[in-house]
Amino acid sequence: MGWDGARQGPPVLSLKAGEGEAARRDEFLATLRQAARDPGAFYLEGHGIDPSVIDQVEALSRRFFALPEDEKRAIDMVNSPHFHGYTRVGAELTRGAPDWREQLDIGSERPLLPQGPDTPAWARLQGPNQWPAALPDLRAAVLRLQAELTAVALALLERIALALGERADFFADLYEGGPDQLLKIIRYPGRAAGEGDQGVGPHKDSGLLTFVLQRDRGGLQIEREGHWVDVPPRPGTFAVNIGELLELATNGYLKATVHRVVSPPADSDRLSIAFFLGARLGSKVPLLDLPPDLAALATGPERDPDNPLFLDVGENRLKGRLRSHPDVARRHYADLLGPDGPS
Ligand SMILES: O=C(O)CCC(=O)C(=O)O
Ligand SMILES: [Fe+2]
Repeated sequence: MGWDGARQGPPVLSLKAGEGEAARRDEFLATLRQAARDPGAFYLEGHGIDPSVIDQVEALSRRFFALPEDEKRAIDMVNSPHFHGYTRVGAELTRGAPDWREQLDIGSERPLLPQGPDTPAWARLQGPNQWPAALPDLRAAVLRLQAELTAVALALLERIALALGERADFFADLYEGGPDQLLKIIRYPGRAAGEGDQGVGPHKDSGLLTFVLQRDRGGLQIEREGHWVDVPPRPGTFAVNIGELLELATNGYLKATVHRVVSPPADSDRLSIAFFLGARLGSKVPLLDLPPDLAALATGPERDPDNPLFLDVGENRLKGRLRSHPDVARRHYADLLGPDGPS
């Protein structure tokens, strides 16, 4: 049976329900499998992250976006071959069209990887973050939230493996030694009617799982059967969606969720925190051996000539970043670009 919730929004799952006695756990796994396949998005509660950890990052995010433009531009993403740092409104593209949001991308805080003539280009993605000098508290607060979200997302990934008939540690090679992850704090400025409404255009996320923390203002929508379904804020939960690496690993049994954000009205804005669980750069996406009833529904990942998918995690990640941030691509990856920019 498919999902029939277009009116009330995506289902709500509690991570705690996956822990209890066997019958309850099996029921949770069945619900999780269903929600992850259709609609490919759900609210997650019972995750155990203290609201004060999120509140603190939210308050600091507000202060970050209120800084003078030159302080934000001092840590512009264009400085960073790792695609870490600040993106001003309109500088990011989704399917070639500018997104109306400003954001700070904070990746895994790791040292540079050694570079040599045979080093793959994706190795340049790893490296330190850029932090705003005027807000020294941001670093510890964000890194704490990032670490807690990583733990929750990995716990959920283990449940997804179980729900698909594999061992809980099926994906371990993708995260042992530290998965690749990214936390973005984002502000969507309001826009008047007629000004356009692309907060962020329709897209799939390139990783395994995405968690979106929304507060009071909605705007996030998922696509289902050609219609946009609202995913309004729901206190105490994250909105979870499925990324392209899970579409690949399940041979399309799960589909990466197409989603977008509609700009808020003029004289308002919307703040969100998005967390992307990716896989370790240098790993390869493993293919699940699905039980026959599920395998019959796995019709292959979607083939999109504008968005080819690669089993090689680093290559997949770099492709997405180059397309979204052409200014960073030109500055730091000119050696990879054809005459028309990233392909
Ligand atoms: O801000 C949101 O609600 C979602 C953001 C998003 O989809 C993204 O950054 O990939
Ligand atoms: Fe997204």
